[in-house]
Amino acid sequence: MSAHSQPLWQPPAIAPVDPQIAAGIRAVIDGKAKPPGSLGRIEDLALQLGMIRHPGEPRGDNAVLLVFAGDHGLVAEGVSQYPSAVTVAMVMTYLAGRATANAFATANDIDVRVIDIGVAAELPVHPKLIDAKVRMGTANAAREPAMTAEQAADALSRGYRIAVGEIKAGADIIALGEMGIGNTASSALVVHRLAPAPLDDCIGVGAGQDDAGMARKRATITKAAARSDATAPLDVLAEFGGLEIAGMAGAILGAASQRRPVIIDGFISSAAALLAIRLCPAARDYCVFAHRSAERGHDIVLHALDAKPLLDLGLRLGEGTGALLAVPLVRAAARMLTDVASLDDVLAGKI
Ligand SMILES: Cc1cc2ncn([C@H]3O[C@H](COP(=O)(O)O)[C@@H](O)[C@H]3O)c2cc1C
Ligand SMILES: O=C(O)c1cccnc1
Repeated sequence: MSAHSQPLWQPPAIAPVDPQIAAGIRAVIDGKAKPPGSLGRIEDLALQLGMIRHPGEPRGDNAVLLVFAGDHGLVAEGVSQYPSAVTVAMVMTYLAGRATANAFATANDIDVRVIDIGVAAELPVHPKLIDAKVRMGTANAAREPAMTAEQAADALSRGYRIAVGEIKAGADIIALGEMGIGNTASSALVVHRLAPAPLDDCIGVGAGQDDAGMARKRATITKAAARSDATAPLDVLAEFGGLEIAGMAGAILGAASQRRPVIIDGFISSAAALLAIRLCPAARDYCVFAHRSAERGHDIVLHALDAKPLLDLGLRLGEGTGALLAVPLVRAAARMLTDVASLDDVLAGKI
């Protein structure tokens, strides 16, 4: 970079939560009309939400799922059991309201937005589709960088702006999801470099790979890793992708910048959280980890981020399905903090 050029991407100003307020909020939770500690991890969640919104109060009525969709050039090497055409087919299914993400969102009264950040096909104009396309899928990262540094910065900024826009329009909770055939391969590379962790430990079956497919996936990912020794977060993103991982990372930073909780889904969303937190460590305070995915490698990310997920249901779908299932817990924790009487008031007959 020359002395006069601007960096491609400036980390946004994100304030960590104030550790000084923790004891006060914990005392409020302990003083509620219940034995201290009797709500277990919901109390920890309420503390996190209270700290995020301080000096305001946590709210959970308006939750929005952002599903970032993008394609992966690595799919040409056979890393997935499925072709890239499934990405666009699933995007159309979200728009029709017929995917699992829609069912879980409807069951829990959560809005869904679908974002084309890099699907390798032209998509029709649709009222529920946000067009944020950076490029038509990534390049094949086994042979060349998945995207340019400018495109990586652009995808991050787009995700950031979308989350900020949703919060300015009234969202209290951002939940994250993704659709992108091949994205467990990119996520494995991102986690390998940013956790960091041995490459092989980060590779799992994704949407379902047989033994031959796993051998292909491992060989391809190993070839991609050998092509670049990048370890800086933005370089890792540009080298290995993907666009939806960048969009989710940007959205995490957007939610954190507005002091709103952001619910992280499974392996791929967690790879995005790892990226966001390596870019802006204070973003960690705003992340709620929804569930422990069955995908190999997820535990590595959770451990690297010192995260204890709320649920452990053996899910390995993505789309934000685990994040959607965690929204009622986040809402309940917020309500507990704002609505439950103190034991003192109960015993004094004030209720
Ligand atoms: C029909 C279908 C729906 C999905 N919804 C999410 N994924 C999940 O699988 C993909 C990642 O797995 P891999 O890296 O092995 O391709 C992502 O799109 C993820 O969201 C799906 C996968 C399929 C096949
Ligand atoms: O944990 C996930 O998000 C996941 C795992 C496998 C396939 N798709 C998504």
